[in-house]
Amino acid sequence: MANNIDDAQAELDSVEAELEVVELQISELLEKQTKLNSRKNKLLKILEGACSSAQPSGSSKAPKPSFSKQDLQHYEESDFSWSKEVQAKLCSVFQLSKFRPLQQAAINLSMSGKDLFLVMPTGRGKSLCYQLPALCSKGFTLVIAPLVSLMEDQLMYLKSINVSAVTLNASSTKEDSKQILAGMIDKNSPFKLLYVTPEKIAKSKLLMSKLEKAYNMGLLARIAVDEVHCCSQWGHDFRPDYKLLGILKRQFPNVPLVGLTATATSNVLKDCQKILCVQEPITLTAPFNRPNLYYEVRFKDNEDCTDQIAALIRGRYKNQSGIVYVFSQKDAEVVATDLQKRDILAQPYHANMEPSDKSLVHQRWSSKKIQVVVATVAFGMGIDKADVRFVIHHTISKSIENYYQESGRAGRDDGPADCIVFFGFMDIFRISTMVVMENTGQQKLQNMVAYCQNVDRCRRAMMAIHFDEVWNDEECNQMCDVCRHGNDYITMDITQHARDVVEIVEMAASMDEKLTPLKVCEAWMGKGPAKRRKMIKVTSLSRLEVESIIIHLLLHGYFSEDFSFTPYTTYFYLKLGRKASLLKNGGHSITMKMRRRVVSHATVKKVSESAGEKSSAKVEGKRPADSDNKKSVAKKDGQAVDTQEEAETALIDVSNIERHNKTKIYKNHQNIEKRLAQNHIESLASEASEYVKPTSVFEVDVEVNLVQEQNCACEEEKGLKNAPEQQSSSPKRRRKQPPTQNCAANANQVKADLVSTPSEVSIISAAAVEELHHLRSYYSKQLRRINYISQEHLQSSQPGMLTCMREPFKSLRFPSRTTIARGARNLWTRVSMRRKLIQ
Ligand SMILES: Nc1ncnc2c1ncn2[C@H]1C[C@H](O)[C@@H](COP(=O)(O)OP(=O)(O)OP(=O)(O)O)O1
Repeated sequence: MANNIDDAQAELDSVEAELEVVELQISELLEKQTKLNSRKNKLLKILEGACSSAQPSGSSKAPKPSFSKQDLQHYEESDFSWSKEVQAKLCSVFQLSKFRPLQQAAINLSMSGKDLFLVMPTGRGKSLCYQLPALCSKGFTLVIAPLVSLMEDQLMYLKSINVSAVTLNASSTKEDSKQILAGMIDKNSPFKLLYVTPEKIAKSKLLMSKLEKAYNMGLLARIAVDEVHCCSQWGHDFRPDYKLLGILKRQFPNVPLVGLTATATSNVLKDCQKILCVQEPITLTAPFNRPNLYYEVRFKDNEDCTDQIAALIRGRYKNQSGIVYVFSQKDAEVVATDLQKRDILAQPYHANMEPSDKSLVHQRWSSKKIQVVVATVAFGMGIDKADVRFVIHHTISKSIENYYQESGRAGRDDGPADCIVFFGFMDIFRISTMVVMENTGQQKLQNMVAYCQNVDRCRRAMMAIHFDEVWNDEECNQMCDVCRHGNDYITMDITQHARDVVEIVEMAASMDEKLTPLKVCEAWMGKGPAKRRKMIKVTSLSRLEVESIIIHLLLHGYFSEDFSFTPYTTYFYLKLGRKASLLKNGGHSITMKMRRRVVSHATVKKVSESAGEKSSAKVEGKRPADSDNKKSVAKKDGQAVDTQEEAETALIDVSNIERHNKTKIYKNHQNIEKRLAQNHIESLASEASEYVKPTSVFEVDVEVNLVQEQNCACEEEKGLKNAPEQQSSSPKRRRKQPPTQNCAANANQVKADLVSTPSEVSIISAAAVEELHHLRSYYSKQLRRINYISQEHLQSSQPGMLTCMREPFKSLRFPSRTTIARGARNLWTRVSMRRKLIQ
């Protein structure tokens, strides 16, 4: 009877293990499907692009291409009845000599009465596309804009060029409102542009009734909806009142509508089309690329970030205007003060300042009385200073759309300008908790983080993908750090590191403990409570490498976010992601692109000496997303480095990772050899005493480790032949891996050496490997719990499983009906059965 139960239990375990393998395979296939789908979409886009390189994309109803390349050419011409007047006013009123790309087509389309969505990078001149038609039409143009400050800026500008424009908003006086409402139905049109907020349209019945009258009199010439992406919840600045603007097209169907935005994906535009009740708008999309902007991402070291920014402002950007974007109002105050202390004319700008103070800062900056505005995102729409030479992000933006728009305030005069973002590990989680309530907040932030973490694609290409554009990296013209420092990348296998760090989070979870990303970093690097330290595999990677790997795992689903709310704050913890279980599969691997640099011999020597290396390192890489970080190098080297850009780079010692991998493999080999000497059930008891030593808690599966590590060793042997660690291998290890043989020959050698061990057949039976994996995972988890609970108890106990574990075992969760002795016996029976089966 007892045997039957044991057999049934053993079979159940086996079935469960097999099911787990199937699930892993399904996850892998799903992952592959996602990759293939994404590739397919890219290829389709390339093909579409080849068929029509023209920018316009017609109606959102895809099958009906309502606007062809020929149509675009037609509207680019200047032989319309209004063309002369348009050209004349362009010169005389706006004092511009020629149109920028797509401006003329947009104006002609609008003058022809077509509904239009105009997607044009920030600063490229969208406003002209409704202001100029307004001057050439009877009646007035209704402009809906999201911010009063933005309207006021526009009014100031229009006043300066003698264009009559007015605004109706909450702060308009009764007298002004009365005059404006009367003017709307005056045939002589005392103003050409009427700016209102969406709230005014939603709330003022009087305004709607006047619009109705004006429409009937033919005086409502067109409707311009500025920042049209605010209609859509998928846009980055959703404004609920924009949702109500559909009333305009429903009430005034014959009035052409132009929606303007700098950043809208096709999905956002489709949403806007629906919300605004526009039947078949023509969408003109100017290439998003701003060739004069140089994009760069630097790794942020909190301690000297402000120093670096100050150095740039006083050096590269001396006497030039710029913006430093920060995360919070407090940061704006602090960073501005810090810059002032370094003799930089900087002032803060944020939403919590008095309107008069804000205007003053804006004015002083526009007139070059101050050099830098240190601002939150409140300093945004309507900022139209042409000669901004740099936009530095002290903290990453919360989305690529935001970043594109904020950085796009640089170089509006088409002159060269820099957009630099400082990418900080902890900033990711600050922002993540800030956007936790937004539906798509996490996804958008992840895209931004991916943009920063990326080191193998042109930064413009990353943005282009985001905005549905097809982009050829070569067109970047080395105007981003990735393209400029190209060909310096190395693909690293970080699988074992991933396993180690995932195990930390898993172990914490098994003890009902949650870890913040910072705690995970610290734990992995051997900091934190002594109890925990003893139980984890401490990494020898640098802080930058650790952070990079954690970010990579988060972006790729091995970790995910776990928010916890208190009345005062939101905490971000790391938990295992949907792909974490894939790491249990021996065949699963994770690679990560890192930048490497072949540096001068002198630099190599410095770095390797300081790292305690006796051999000469071959390559030095740097943390992804890291560009010139002088201090990091200085820290690593323990000495100053010269100012050359190459030497400024914060280097990540790629060989360090390789070295770390190899050291681990070597250690595991020693463990395996130790295990092979044990061939009896008693060994389990002694093994249990080993488990109290934190380093050996994962060693239940003799066979699995052996197979994997032997294979790994082959790879190692092949790829890292000359590495110093190999020379220091123990004689035993050399015996197992004759240096002259290739991987297959090694496998045979392993077979010959270990012919009586189960490992050779484990190679053949993937299911067996998986089953043992499963066993290992279950028992090692339990053993870790034992280890944790019984720390103090064990110190005073004799080694030996039963003596030292009796007490702590009581609180453990074993499968039902399992006693301590049976648990141990089951484990060993299964391992022995496997051996027999194999032999
Ligand atoms: N054809 C042109 N030639 C030269 N300068 C132009 C032309 N058209 C517009 N500009 C200038 C005027 C402004 O100083 C600047 C930006 O114009 P503007 O209409 O404010 O941009 P925009 O509306 O696309 O930016 P934003 O998205 O920030 O609102 O470009």
